Amino acid sequence: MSQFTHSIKVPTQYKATAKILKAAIEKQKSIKSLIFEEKHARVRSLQAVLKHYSDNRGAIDNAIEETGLLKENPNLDSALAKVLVTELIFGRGQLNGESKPVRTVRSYKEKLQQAISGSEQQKKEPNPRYVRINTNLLSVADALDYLYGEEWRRKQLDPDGTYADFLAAIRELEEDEFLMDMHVEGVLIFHHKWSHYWASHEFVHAKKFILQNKATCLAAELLAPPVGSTVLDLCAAPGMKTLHICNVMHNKGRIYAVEQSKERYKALCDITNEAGCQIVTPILGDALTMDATKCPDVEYILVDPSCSGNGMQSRISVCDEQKDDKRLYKLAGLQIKILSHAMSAFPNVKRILYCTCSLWKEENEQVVQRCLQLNPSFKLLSCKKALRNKWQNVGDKEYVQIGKNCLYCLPDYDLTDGIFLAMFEKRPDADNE
Ligand SMILES: C[S@@+](CC[C@H](N)C(=O)[O-])C[C@H]1O[C@@H](n2cnc3c(N)ncnc32)[C@H](O)[C@@H]1O
Repeated sequence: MSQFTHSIKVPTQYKATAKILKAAIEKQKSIKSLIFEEKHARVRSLQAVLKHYSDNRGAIDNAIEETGLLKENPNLDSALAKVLVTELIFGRGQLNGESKPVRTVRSYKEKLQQAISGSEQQKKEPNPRYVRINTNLLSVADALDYLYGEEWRRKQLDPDGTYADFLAAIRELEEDEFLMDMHVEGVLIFHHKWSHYWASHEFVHAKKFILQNKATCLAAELLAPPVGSTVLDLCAAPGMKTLHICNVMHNKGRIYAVEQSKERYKALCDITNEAGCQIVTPILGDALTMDATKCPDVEYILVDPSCSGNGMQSRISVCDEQKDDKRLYKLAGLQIKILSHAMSAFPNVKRILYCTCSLWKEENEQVVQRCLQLNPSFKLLSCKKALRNKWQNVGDKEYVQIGKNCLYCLPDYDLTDGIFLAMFEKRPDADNE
C-alpha cells in the first residue's frame, strides 16, 4: 500500500477569512463589501475574526514578527497566519483540524502569547455597551425595576463627581453592574462582555431598549427641543436620533423626518413606528428641497448628513486608513449645502445641531466655519458649557471662536464612538439686520 497521505485541507472558514483579509490589505477594499460579496455561510464568524484582528492589529502583527512565525515557515501564507493567530489568541482560543498551517500556528501558541503579553500593544479593551431606554414604550423607573429584578446592580456615582471620575467608574465596571450615564437621561452602560447578550435581548427586539452609542445620543441632548416644539431632522434614516428627539419631547409636538434614500426611508418608517413615535412625519425627499411651506413652523433642526464615518467603532479596518481628500472634499461640499440650507430656509428656526461620525476637520470645523461665513445671522453655542463643563475634548482651537465651542467624542478617551457636534443659535437681532 502506498505510504502517501493526501495533505489535510485548511478549513474553508479560515481560507475564506484569509482571502478577505488579503484583498482588504492589498487592494485597500472595504471589509464590509468584501464580506457582503462572500458566499460563505458563516459570515458572522468571518466578521468576528476580522473585528478581533482590526482591534488588535498592532499586537498580532508584532507577535508574528517577534516569534519568527512567517520567517521560519516561508510557505505559510501571511494573511492565513494572521487569521489563525487571531482566532487562537483573541478569538475562540483553539483552531479546528490538523492541516499543516493550523498545526504550525498551534505549535507557536505559547511564544505568541508571551509576545503579546510582553508587548506594549496589548489587547484593546472594547468600549462598553450602551443601551438607551425608549421612554415612548418603557419608563426609566420600570426599566430600572426590570434590571433589579434580573439582579443587575446599579453602580452609584457621586453627584459632585467629575467627568474623569465617571470615566474611571466605566473602566472599573463589574460584570453584574450597570451605570446611568452622567449626560444623557435614560442611557444605561454595561460591561462590553454583555454586548451580544443585549443585541439579542427581547427588550431590544421590542424596541423598549435601543442599542445606541452614548456619543450619538448627545445630538438630541444638546438640541434639547422643548415638549410640544416643532423639529426638523434633515437626514433622518435609520431614525435613531429621530426617536431620541421624540423621547426628549415626551412624544408631544411635531418632528419632520426627511430621508432621500428609498430603502433607508422605509427603515426610518418601520423603526419610528415600532418604537411608538406618535409625532414623527417621515418625508421621502431631498433635504435641499425642504422649506417652510413643506415643513411649517420649524424651530429646531438636526443636520446629521452622510459623512466618511471614520469615527464609528463598529467599523473593521485592517490597514492604516488613507485619507481620501477627493472623497472628503465631495462630502464636505454636501454637508455645507445641507447645513447652510437649514440656516436659510426656515425663518422660525432657533437652534441647529450639526453632527458627524467623522474625526476629519474637513467635515467638521471647516464645515462649521464656512456655514458661519455664509450665514452670519447664526452663532455657535458652547457644547461643553451645555454639558455643565463636564467634558474634555473640544474642536481644534486654531479655528478661532469655533474649535472651543464644538465637541468631539473620542473613542479612546470618552469610551464612545468618534463623533463631532456643533450647536448653532440664531442671533436674537438677526431678523432686524
Ligand atoms: C449619517 S446618516 C443619518 C443617521 C440618522 N440621523 C440616525 O441617527 O439614525 C445620513 C443619512 O442622510 C441621508 N441623506 C444624505 N443626503 C441627503 C439629502 N440631501 N436629503 C435627505 N437625506 C439625505 C442618507 O441617505 C443617510 O440615510
